[in-house]
Amino acid sequence: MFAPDSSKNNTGGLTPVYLLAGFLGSGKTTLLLALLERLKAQGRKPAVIMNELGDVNLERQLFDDELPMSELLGGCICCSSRGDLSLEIHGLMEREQPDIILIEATGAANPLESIDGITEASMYQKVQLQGVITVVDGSLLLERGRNGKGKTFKLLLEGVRCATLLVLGKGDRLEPEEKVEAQQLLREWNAYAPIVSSFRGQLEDWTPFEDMDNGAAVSRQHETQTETEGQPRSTQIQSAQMQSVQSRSPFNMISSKAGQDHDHVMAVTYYFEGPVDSEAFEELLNTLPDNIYRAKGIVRFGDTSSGSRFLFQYAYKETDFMRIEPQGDVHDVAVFIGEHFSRQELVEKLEQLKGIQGA
Ligand SMILES: Nc1nc2c(ncn2[C@@H]2O[C@H](COP(=O)(O)OP(=O)(O)OP(=O)(O)O)[C@@H](O)[C@H]2O)c(=O)[nH]1
Repeated sequence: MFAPDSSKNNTGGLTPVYLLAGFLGSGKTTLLLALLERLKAQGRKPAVIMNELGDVNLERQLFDDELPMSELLGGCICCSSRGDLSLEIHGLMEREQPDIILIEATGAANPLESIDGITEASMYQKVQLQGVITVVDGSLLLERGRNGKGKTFKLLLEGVRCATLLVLGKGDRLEPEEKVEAQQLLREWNAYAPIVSSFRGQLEDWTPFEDMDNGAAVSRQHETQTETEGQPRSTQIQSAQMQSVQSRSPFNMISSKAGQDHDHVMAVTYYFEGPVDSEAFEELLNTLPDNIYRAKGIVRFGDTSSGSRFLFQYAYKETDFMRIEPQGDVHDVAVFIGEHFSRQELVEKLEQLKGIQGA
């Protein structure tokens, strides 16, 4: 998938672009970091575009300072910043001349619309959409997949349908039989894309990435579906993706309603005025309502050694804290993402942290 020299792969000297899709908190950034390590070891020059629903890219801290990165904040590629994606690609190509571009969409993005943005860029830059890697949280897939309805289900389904490679993440949270069930469901939804399991970004099998060194997955998936001669290849990919969604999907309206499927998802960004008490903060996370399924941010704890700051992650009731030393001027801030939750109630709870001992 990631050929050491793009001039030698079948992109014909065009810079390959990969879209990382997958529902909120599924493990896209974790995989992206692992992919970047791999590319670094191969001596490649990647650039990254990150799209976040919140107003800040909290995960910038996790990436190498030297990595060329551009950020689309405060909305989805597929709606509010839709037109911006192709501009960002254009800008990165002009400034950095990367030999590969990885785009992480927000977990609430419609992949078809992101694909649209990439193909638009390929009209005026030498870039080519080379793959859509969809990361799936196994537990969420089973929970929502069995249920078979709802907007989250539709977003999940759409992400899976568009994929040229499916990464079944968080395998550690699945029983062996559940893993088989999840793989079967993925296969039902997408008959073509290779499926690999991952644990915290480490793939059980990296072969699909090697197999795809020459763009094989994309061509393999599409050569049977599109015979459109004389069109830019990226346009073929896009139309094939659309066709594949429409022809295999019992939910044809998904593609026609592109951009509307995640209107229910909302994000609240909160800036802390000072340190908070670690236990009270953990308690707040542990008691978040079910409809807030994702949160992340940078906090400072008043009851731990002075000046310690933590990047916290919360996804579907699991919480992680990582001690960090932010570079530059970074606020203490948290972003909460979910569906139809009360902004006011959440902010009130956060405000209450101010008065708690230890903070
Ligand atoms: N148990 C478990 N947790 C994981 C795994 N991979 C990632 N996580 C955790 O899941 C949370 C979300 O991971 P991210 O990589 O930030 O997910 P994301 O898809 O980029 O999230 P958004 O950008 O908010 O959509 C973090 O706390 C990760 O540490 C895994 O294989 N197993």
